[in-house]
Amino acid sequence: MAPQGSPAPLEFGGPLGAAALMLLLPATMFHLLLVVRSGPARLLGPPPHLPGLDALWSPRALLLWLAWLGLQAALYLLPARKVAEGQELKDKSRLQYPINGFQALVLTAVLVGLGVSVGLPLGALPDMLLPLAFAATLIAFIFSLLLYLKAQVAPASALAPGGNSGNPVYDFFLGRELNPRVSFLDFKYFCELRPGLIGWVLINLALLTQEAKLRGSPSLAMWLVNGFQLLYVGDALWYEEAVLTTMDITHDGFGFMLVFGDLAWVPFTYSLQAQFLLHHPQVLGLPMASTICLINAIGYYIFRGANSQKNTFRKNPSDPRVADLETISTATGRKLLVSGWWGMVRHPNYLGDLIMALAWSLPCGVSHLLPYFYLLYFTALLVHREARDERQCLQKYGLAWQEYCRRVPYRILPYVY
Ligand SMILES: NC(=O)C1=CN([C@@H]2O[C@H](COP(=O)(O)OP(=O)(O)OC[C@H]3O[C@@H](n4cnc5c(N)ncnc54)[C@H](OP(=O)(O)O)[C@@H]3O)[C@@H](O)[C@H]2O)C=CC1
Ligand SMILES: CC(C)=CCC[C@@H](C)[C@H]1CC=C2C3=C(CC[C@@]21C)[C@@]1(C)CC[C@H](O)C(C)(C)[C@@H]1CC3
Repeated sequence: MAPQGSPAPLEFGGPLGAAALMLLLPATMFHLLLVVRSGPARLLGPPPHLPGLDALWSPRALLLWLAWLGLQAALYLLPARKVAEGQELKDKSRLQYPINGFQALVLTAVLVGLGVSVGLPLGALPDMLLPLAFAATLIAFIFSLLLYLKAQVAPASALAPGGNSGNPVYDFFLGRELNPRVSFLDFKYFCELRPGLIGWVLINLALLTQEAKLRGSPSLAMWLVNGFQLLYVGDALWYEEAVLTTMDITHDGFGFMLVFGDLAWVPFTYSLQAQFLLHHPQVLGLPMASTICLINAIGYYIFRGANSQKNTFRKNPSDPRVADLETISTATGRKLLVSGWWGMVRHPNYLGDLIMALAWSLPCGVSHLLPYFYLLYFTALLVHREARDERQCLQKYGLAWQEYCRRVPYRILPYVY
């Protein structure tokens, strides 16, 4: 069943673009995993060798990944400190979501700590990254197919605005159903924040442990990368409720793009800097380390300040922390902020996120482009995401959005873009 009304415009280059991305994204991830451990570690060079199926396929890795998903699902289903309501849906209902992501992170840390104390070989994880990534990719394809089939029997009101073009390749990629769930387990919300994000910091920790084993102690660069990215993941889980207003949850269906992104791309490519440091140790002096910490702190300050300001305003515009900010009224009854962070550029949170991305790469030195892959990819992702969001806001707010763009002309970087 397709949603009623005019069909949504095709994104990501339509069915051809979707098919290309479905091949390109896993290929890029495996390329990165292979080159990062090679001597030259060239981002644009060929991988040292093409792995055979025996290097990729491992039943142990598949079982490990399924056990990880099972553990995170069990932690998700534990009693939560709060149950939050999502945005209003087409049928005027609101879904409920447990707020216990930070609790899941802490419990995972306790379980991993206990495991290590009884001999769990955490340092073996770096050698298993290739088969683990292969297992995650396989799971992503199968899971996306099940979600696609599930959407065939979903009511029209449960379908996403995009992802229902009638072209199976495009719809499989974008995702047909907006909030697929079984009982209280909301698959998209669960995958966006739990197995991939927590898996990312666990992989980082394993790389740090392995570096300590190889070289006597972890390097300062490895500590910085681990610390910065743990802060980022801890922040995402601490402010978990805020994800309910992102376009991934409110607009995009749950298809291969997000399933693969959440379960494979995030843990295996976002940990690239720590992987690089294990294979290519870097010496980092204290003055440089302090400068990098300052850059990360500035990025985090902007990212958190902008996100919290918007979330506070959306929850309660008369909250004293935002009540004095200047706003524009829109025909929908909602207002837009035109002062504070959101009066500087139209996406101050992206700016903060990009500054942090730079700080995560700098500990890896400047001899290689590879550790800057995240910064390059993330810039492209956010520029594209910003354009998608602008389109949606223009549709939602019309003239008021045009007025906002006139008053706040720059998108991400003041006076540049
Ligand atoms: N690490 C990663 O891989 C990724 C990180 N991110 C991060 O996720 C976070 C969320 O990003 P994202 O969901 O893209 O978008 P935003 O959090 O920027 O949300 C955009 C929405 O905010 C509202 N809005 C826009 N301008 C204003 C304004 N002036 N006043 C009030 N409300 C406004 C609009 O929704 P409405 O009016 O309906 O409320 C708009 O659709 C960001 O910090 C981003 O950096 C995102 C993608 C990937
Ligand atoms: C290239 C590719 C595979 C595309 C899929 C994109 C996804 C990897 C990202 C889309 C939006 C994301 C968000 C986060 C992680 C990456 C994905 C899933 C996020 C959970 C990271 C932590 C942040 O604090 C956040 C919660 C704001 C953020 C939400 C969006």
